[in-house]
Amino acid sequence: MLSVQNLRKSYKKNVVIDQLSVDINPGDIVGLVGENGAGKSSLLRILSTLSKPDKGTITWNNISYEKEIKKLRREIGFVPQEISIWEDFTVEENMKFFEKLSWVNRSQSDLRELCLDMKLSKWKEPVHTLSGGMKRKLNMAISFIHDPNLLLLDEPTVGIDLKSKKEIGEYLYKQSKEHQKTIIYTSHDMDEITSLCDWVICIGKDSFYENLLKSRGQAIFSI
Ligand SMILES: Nc1ncnc2c1ncn2[C@@H]1O[C@H](COP(=O)(O)OP(=O)(O)OP(=O)(O)O)[C@@H](O)[C@H]1O
Repeated sequence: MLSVQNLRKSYKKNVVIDQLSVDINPGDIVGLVGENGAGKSSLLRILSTLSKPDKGTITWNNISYEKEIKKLRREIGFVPQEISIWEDFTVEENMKFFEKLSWVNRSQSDLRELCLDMKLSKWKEPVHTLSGGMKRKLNMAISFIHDPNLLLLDEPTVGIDLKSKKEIGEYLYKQSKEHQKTIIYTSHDMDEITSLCDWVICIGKDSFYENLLKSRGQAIFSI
């Protein structure tokens, strides 16, 4: 379980997250929504250990964020908004390159299978020839090479076509329901959020998303 207690994050006088306490169970897919600048990426960066809160405590299966960062990082797969892959390498070369940088040894067939699970079949193609959706899938596959249990994704489906969105959604659903992975992801696409998420954290002062999701019968938690 991911347990967050009394979390606060500010940038100088700009308090972005205040007194956030929430528990997230294994196997849950949780949406994180709010207007631009509400604090979604700030929260994901804290949960991925890339940034520190001003105060509050976080534990993942009783592993402390304060004391056991190395252990935690083996558990976490963070997919940033920006795509960071080698454009001139093939999909295979990218996967092998990032496998070498990871803590785990994965065989070529394991790496290929991970891509195929996401319906990314273009193994030998240079990345610069791939569609935006394929690049997003590769960006995700690279973040999941070490088979993390807590998957954090910052707008993984932004700017891609409906088919790729659906395939990414199906992959995430399978990870949560068949493998009990805990997934938190941000999106501005409320159709995607309502169809995929078990429940949604609405962040920020603006209640637009909160009202919209309530009207669709979505379980929400507002902060
Ligand atoms: N490193 C930083 N230094 C100062 N202010 C920051 C920093 N990072 C974020 N902020 C500010 O914190 C607030 C929340 O930003 P954040 O990126 O977390 O929001 P967001 O909900 O992810 O927005 P978006 O939907 O546009 O991605 C914004 O006002 C932003 O300007």
